[in-house]
Amino acid sequence: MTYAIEVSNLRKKFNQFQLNDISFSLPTGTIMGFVGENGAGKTTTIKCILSLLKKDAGTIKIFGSNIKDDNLTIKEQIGVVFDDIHFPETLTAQQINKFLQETYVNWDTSYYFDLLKQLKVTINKPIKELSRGMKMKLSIIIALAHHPKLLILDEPTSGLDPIVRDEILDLFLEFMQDEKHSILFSSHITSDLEKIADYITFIHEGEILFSENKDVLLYELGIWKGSKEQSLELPTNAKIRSRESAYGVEILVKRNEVSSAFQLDQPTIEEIMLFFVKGVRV
Ligand SMILES: Nc1ncnc2c1ncn2[C@@H]1O[C@H](COP(=O)(O)OP(=O)(O)OP(=O)(O)O)[C@@H](O)[C@H]1O
Repeated sequence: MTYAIEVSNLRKKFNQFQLNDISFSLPTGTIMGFVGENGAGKTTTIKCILSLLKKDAGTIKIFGSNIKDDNLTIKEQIGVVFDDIHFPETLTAQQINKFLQETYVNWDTSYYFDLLKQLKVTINKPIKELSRGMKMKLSIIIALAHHPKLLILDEPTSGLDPIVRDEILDLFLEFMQDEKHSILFSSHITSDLEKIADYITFIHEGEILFSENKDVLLYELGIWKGSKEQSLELPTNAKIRSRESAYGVEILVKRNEVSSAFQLDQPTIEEIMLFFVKGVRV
């Protein structure tokens, strides 16, 4: 298997916060959802991956090579989207084209204008007059128009309505038609990740709690609900995390360790996250 991104034992310390030995890998040809609460360390990790922040320790490889500030060949192959557009607000989409033509070797003007048309983004209004949805669409189109192999997206769908989010997710799926393409996608909107992600990496207080294939997570885990007394009948090695509920307890379990006599519900990514953050180890 080849990897678009390999992060090993990454550390970055601020006064009040640190990334603590972060490790995960994004296989080529897949989409990874990077989830965690506000302040968990998603943006800091992404900035370290992109060398926008200097790491304290660890290694980061992109397409198998260490990325350095001057490594333009690698940077040309990455499309980046942060949750806000980083262009002067007085520019129009049309003017941005002129500027980016000069910046990227592979900039594709006709693809850029095709995408703007496809997503109905106004080309002759200054950015400051565009809605949040339009600005995000423009950011994503800019990231795509130089034909990157890897997209790194920090909250690309936050604050957008379901229709715009759906259009954007479709665009990502279109990008993934090429099997050499990969996406790292940070989001709070776990339903978006459930739709498109192949892997889920969950960061909590600067530590990775799990980085796992989404189907393995969703189909190999189950939620058991019942009273505390009944829960004692569950095999100990099946139990992962437990939470008290209005009706007794809810326990996140490994399905293959539990007999079919126990009724289990299918968890969502959000429920799994809540078990890890709010639940206790059992
Ligand atoms: N330059 C900085 N100096 C000091 N602390 C910082 C700096 N950048 C981020 N932090 C702190 O690091 C922690 C993690 O922030 P980060 O932006 O990585 O989280 P996040 O998971 O992306 O959160 P959100 O979902 O809210 O965007 C926060 O407590 C933040 O205040």
